[in-house]
Amino acid sequence: MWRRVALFSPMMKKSSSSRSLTLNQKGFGLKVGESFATEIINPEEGVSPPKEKAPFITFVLGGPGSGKGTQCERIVETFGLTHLSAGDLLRREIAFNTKNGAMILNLIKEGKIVPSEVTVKLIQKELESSDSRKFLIDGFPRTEENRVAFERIIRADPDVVLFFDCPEEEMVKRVLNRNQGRVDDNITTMKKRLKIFEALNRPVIDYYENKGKLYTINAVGTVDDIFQQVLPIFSSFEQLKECRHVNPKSPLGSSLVENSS
Ligand SMILES: Nc1ncnc2c1ncn2[C@@H]1O[C@H](COP(=O)(O)OP(=O)(O)OP(=O)(O)O)[C@@H](O)[C@H]1O
Ligand SMILES: Nc1ccn([C@H]2C[C@H](O)[C@@H](COP(=O)(O)O)O2)c(=O)n1
Ligand SMILES: [Mg+2]
Repeated sequence: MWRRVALFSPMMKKSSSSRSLTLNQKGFGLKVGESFATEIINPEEGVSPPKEKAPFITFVLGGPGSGKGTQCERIVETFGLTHLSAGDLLRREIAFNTKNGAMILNLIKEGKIVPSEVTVKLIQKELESSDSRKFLIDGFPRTEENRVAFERIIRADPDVVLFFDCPEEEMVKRVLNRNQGRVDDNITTMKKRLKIFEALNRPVIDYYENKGKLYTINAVGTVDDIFQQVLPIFSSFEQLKECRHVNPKSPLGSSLVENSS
């Protein structure tokens, strides 16, 4: 685990990456001169500080009911990423009746997309208040506008983009059987959500495919079958091997190093 240490001097050379500056210092609530590092560093001794690592970010995409939330739970259990569901953050605004709550409710009932500024600010708050260094951002970006707003406000790019590819009739079946009391789990809203997914989310999927960041997963089958496709994607990233939440039942089991610090 990364330890927070105070640097001896705030004169320490800043990383040239705006991504790591934004997220490590402002984003993670660090004061000037504070950073993530593995040891105490005295720049006056001429030792160059270790390069700051930006947090590991995964975007989780897929149509309504494709199983994003379900697979995120499995990923969290196995790899210890912090799960941020854009839909859950928006529903929390409705539940707490915040100034945007009524507007969000109306859009969600219609299967429409909430203005990016609102959603990205909610995600930003979560990123900034978390001590985690690895995030699963579920149901985001839903549109090109979402994607561009994230880049502008958070100044970060995802390391991995998962796309759960599921046929429409399967998604409809799952949503209508979900039984969680969601206002958008009805056939009328579902039809609108599917149209919006095709029109607005596809371009985002294509964008990450062209960037070589997209991992497409066949989202038909049992939850376990689908997770078997997800496992090797995350297993290949060094940053995720230091896992704090090892699930003893996980297929990776003890091959993940439990973090004791
Ligand atoms: N592989 C699967 N087979 C059958 N049912 C599944 C599978 N994965 C998830 N489900 C069920 O389908 C429903 C939708 O799954 P989930 O909530 O994970 O989808 P989602 O992609 O997060 O949807 P949304 O975008 O609407 O939030 C849930 O009731 C879930 O239990
Ligand atoms: N980036 C996002 C994510 C979600 N919403 C709205 C519109 C969705 O239909 C609804 C539910 O999201 P889900 O739980 O299915 O991920 O929330 C949005 O406007 N922008
Ligand atoms: Mg979901």
